[in-house]
Amino acid sequence: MSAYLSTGDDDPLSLRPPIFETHDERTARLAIEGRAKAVSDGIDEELEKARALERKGPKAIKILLLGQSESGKSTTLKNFQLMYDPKSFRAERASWRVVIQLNVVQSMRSILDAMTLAQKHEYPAHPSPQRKKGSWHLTPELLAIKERLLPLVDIEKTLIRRLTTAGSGEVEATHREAGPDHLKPGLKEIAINSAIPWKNAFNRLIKAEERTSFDSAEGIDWDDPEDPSAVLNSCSQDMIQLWNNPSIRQLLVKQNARMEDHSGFFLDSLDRVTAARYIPTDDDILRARLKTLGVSEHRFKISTSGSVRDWKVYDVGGHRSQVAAWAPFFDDMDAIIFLAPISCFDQVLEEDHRVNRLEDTFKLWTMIVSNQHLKNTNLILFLNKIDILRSKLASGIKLKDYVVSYGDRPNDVDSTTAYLKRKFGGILQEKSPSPRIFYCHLTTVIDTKSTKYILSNLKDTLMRQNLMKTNLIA
Ligand SMILES: Nc1nc2c(ncn2[C@@H]2O[C@H](COP(=O)(O)OP(=O)(O)OP(=O)(O)O)[C@@H](O)[C@H]2O)c(=O)[nH]1
Ligand SMILES: [Mg+2]
Repeated sequence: MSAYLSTGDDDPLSLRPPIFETHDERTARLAIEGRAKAVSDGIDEELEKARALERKGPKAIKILLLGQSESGKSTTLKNFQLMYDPKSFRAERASWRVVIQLNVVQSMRSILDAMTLAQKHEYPAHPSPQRKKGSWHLTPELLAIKERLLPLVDIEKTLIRRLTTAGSGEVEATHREAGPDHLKPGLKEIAINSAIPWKNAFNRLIKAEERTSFDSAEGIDWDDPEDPSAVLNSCSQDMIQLWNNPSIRQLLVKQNARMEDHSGFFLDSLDRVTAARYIPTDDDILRARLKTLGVSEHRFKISTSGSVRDWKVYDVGGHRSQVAAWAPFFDDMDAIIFLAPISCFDQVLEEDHRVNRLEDTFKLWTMIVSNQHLKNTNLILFLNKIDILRSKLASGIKLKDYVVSYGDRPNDVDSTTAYLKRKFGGILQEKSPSPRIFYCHLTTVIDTKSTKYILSNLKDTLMRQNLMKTNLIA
């Protein structure tokens, strides 16, 4: 910075000394200019010192979240936000309300599509004694409900439009299936570029004068004419009846559509989330599903034993098309949290139905642990979605049917997780360019309480390590 006005000829801003100037005037002018220059130089010096201090000072601790799509990266980030920036986490309720409404509508769409398939292919929706064994039909009552729920299709379009406008049109529509491949009814999954502050778009849902009370029910503009809550509310009883109908449940089982394992599952809370004045709870926000595109950086100020440090957490999109975008973020990370959603052992990738999701996770893990650029980075493995794993195993789905090497070991949570943990650990040991500690946790990241405990321990470990590193270097 230069506050001093130079008199050099080549400076277009230069001030020339007055032509007629007495000796005393000249002396006074030079004295003023001298003082101005001293002040200017002083400021320059201070700025340079501050810059140097910043360069030398403690660097932010950086965490990268990695894993395949739907592994729980963004949900882990939400836990960080809830712990270390709860105010802004809660300020986003109005935005998540829209996402949750879309999640509900899309789950219902899956059920309606399953019914359509049953109609087309005479899929079993209700055992009928009149028909030959194994042949079912949809009762007139169920068909009437289906008819009455047709407005949900329009609501879905409205919600998608609202979200895509908010995300500046950076939207990817992928297909999610509710049944077997050959009967696949396409469902659009919405992805928003996380670099775009899409949540701001929903601030118009919040009345300006109430911006300070984001956390209260009064924060949402209930009179918004575009808000689809009224339609959702009027469909509520039909949705509940459909979801709780035993024939429909059987139909979904028959079509291999375990709705409760789907991302953004709110069907067991329909009464609450379709209430006219519904406000998402913290848990709802953690359950809400919105696919990530791109990379976003989130900053936190985190303190441990009196000292405050800057943290940067990076959330990336895990869809296969996004994986190439991870590499530039490999340098300079203090830790990578790798999410392996092990409940997915019986599922295939949304983007490639020939690939088993657990196999894909092992491949990604191998790629990360063997990467030379990451050889000094702490790797923390989250074996995630343990709650879904538990209910799957309890329902009789067997790990050995998908992981042949599992053999005849017991099909319970303890044995399966111990086995998978050993497999991930073995890959680390074998493929890591240099020996390193295997940090591994069993997680259900929609459970804020247990996740908080794990993330606090992680914070302490990283702070301690970082301090030691800084002291060694100093
Ligand atoms: N039941 C259950 N659901 C989970 C768990 N972890 C994440 N989810 C849900 O799974 C869905 C996907 O999680 P995300 O955090 O969006 O996944 P992601 O890894 O960010 O996915 P991409 O953005 O596509 O890369 C969300 O609806 C979450 O609420 C878990 O441990 N248990
Ligand atoms: Mg995500």
